[in-house]
Amino acid sequence: MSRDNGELEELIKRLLADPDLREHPLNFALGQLWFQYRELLNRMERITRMSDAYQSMARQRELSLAERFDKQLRQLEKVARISDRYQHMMRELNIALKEAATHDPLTALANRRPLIERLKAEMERSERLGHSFCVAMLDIDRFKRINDGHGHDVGDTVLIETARVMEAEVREYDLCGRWGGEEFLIILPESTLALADDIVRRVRGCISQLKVRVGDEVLSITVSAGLAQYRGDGESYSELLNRADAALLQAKRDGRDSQQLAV
Ligand SMILES: Nc1nc2c(ncn2[C@@H]2O[C@H](COP(=O)(O)OP(=O)(O)OP(=O)(O)O)[C@@H](O)[C@H]2O)c(=O)[nH]1
Repeated sequence: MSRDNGELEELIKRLLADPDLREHPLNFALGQLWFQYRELLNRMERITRMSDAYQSMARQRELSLAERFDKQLRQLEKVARISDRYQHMMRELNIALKEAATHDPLTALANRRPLIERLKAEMERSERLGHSFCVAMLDIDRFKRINDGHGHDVGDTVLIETARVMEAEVREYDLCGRWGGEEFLIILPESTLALADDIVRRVRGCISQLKVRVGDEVLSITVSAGLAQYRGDGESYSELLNRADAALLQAKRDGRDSQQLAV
């Protein structure tokens, strides 16, 4: 309300309250006008209050919408983070499972499964392309003595070291794995028996150079090996391995630290 309005209102109130002017012909009209003016003023105040309340409600609603949106966004981000972590874990788990299914946990060499798969693939390739391939079965000599004399942990170290040398010495496309116990298998693709014989001799030579220290003692390791070339003509992989095994047995009988070719 402005200052002028305030003064005018005071004047009107005074005029309407003046007993001398009660009978004045304009008094009734002024009274009516004053009444309507007050009504209008009240209505405008109500409308202003409603408008203020509405605006405040709208502001409140906007705020709570923004808050809800923010909250949902934060939840979504959390879910996305959990899902990322979960996927990462699943990937790691998959790799670990695959590794466990295909590798020997002690030496980290291939286990029987990939060895057999590779054998079958090489047999199929050999039948198709006429390329020859060989297998070599290698066995650590007198390994039981190492275990019995120095303990299982030393035996494990010998297995690990032997595997490391073996893998380092074969060609890139050869596959070397742990067949079981102290027995290893090397698959030598694209190899005649004579070439495989040379490679295995070199591998055995390197293993015999290995020095495994146990306290003050240094252990020397030797291995015996039996080699067989794939015959084709429907020979199965187990027949091929049996021939290599028989040759290995012969090498052991011959005094160990040697290798024999299967017939
Ligand atoms: N430390 C250790 N020993 C193993 C493992 N697997 C098998 N062996 C042991 O390897 C030894 C194999 O002994 P044998 O089959 O008698 O052969 P060997 O003493 O090497 O004799 P030859 O093969 O005839 O020279 C056994 O004592 C098994 O317990 C292994 O993962 N770790």
